[in-house]
Amino acid sequence: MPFGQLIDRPDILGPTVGMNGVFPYARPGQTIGLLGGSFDPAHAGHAHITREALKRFGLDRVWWMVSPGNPLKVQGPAPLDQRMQRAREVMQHPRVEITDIEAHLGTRYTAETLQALQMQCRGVRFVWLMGADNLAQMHLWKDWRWIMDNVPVGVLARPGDRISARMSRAAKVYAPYRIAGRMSHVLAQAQSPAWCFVNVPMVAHSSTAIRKSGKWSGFQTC
Ligand SMILES: Nc1ncnc2c1ncn2[C@@H]1O[C@H](COP(=O)(O)OP(=O)(O)OP(=O)(O)O)[C@@H](O)[C@H]1O
Ligand SMILES: O=C(O)c1ccc[n+]([C@@H]2O[C@H](COP(=O)([O-])O)[C@@H](O)[C@H]2O)c1
Repeated sequence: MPFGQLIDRPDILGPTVGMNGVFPYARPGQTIGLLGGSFDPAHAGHAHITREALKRFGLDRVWWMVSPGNPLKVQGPAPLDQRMQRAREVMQHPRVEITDIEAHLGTRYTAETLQALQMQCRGVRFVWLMGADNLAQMHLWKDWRWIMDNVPVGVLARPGDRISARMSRAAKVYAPYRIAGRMSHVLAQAQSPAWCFVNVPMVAHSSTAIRKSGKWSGFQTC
């Protein structure tokens, strides 16, 4: 039975257990923010934007999607199980799930992941979440216009990246569809294309800095 038919059946899934442990539990009508990332390693900045996204975009839940590997990054990340474990330690919140959905779906590109989730979780409203640095690069992603055209996108301020994000190709092309920050709570219910940049208080942590400091033993080269 596909996941889309199961999400209505908490008697089968249980309140928090997803199908085969792949998907967390979700109900039609719920709004779920998806924070994709390498999380190599997860840090307080990820936890901070997740709490802000829950509040500012009025989301029911957020699923972290710990990526098998960013298709644009040449260097491979630390093993997925180590990054998952660290993510679980860093983010403990009753409305946030830590997932490795893409490893199970066999998808790497965000557009493919979102298409699969929309097909399999019918009735669930997904919002793609990202920091300002990712908006600045989004026009390099595979089928980035499909993402903008089909999934509401919530962008959160990040130190040093607010200007590049606002000047980015994606921001310019989709300028007519931008929702003002003060209206951020409507994003999840908005008809795509719709995106919103929120100027939340910023936390300067980054995985790169942690890796450089040598404090992440999961780090490997390939
Ligand atoms: N401090 C932060 N403030 C705002 N957004 C952040 C912050 N850290 C990470 N993000 C966002 O979280 C998502 C996942 O980030 P990622 O796992 O790549 O961490 P990172 O710190 O950006 O890693 P790296 O330094 O290796 O690029 C991305 O959308 C990124 O923009
Ligand atoms: O789909 C793409 O082409 C694409 C290119 C670069 C990054 N992404 C996604 O963007 C998210 C953030 O990636 P990262 O490595 O910066 O944490 C993560 O979910 C990646 O899979 C997606």
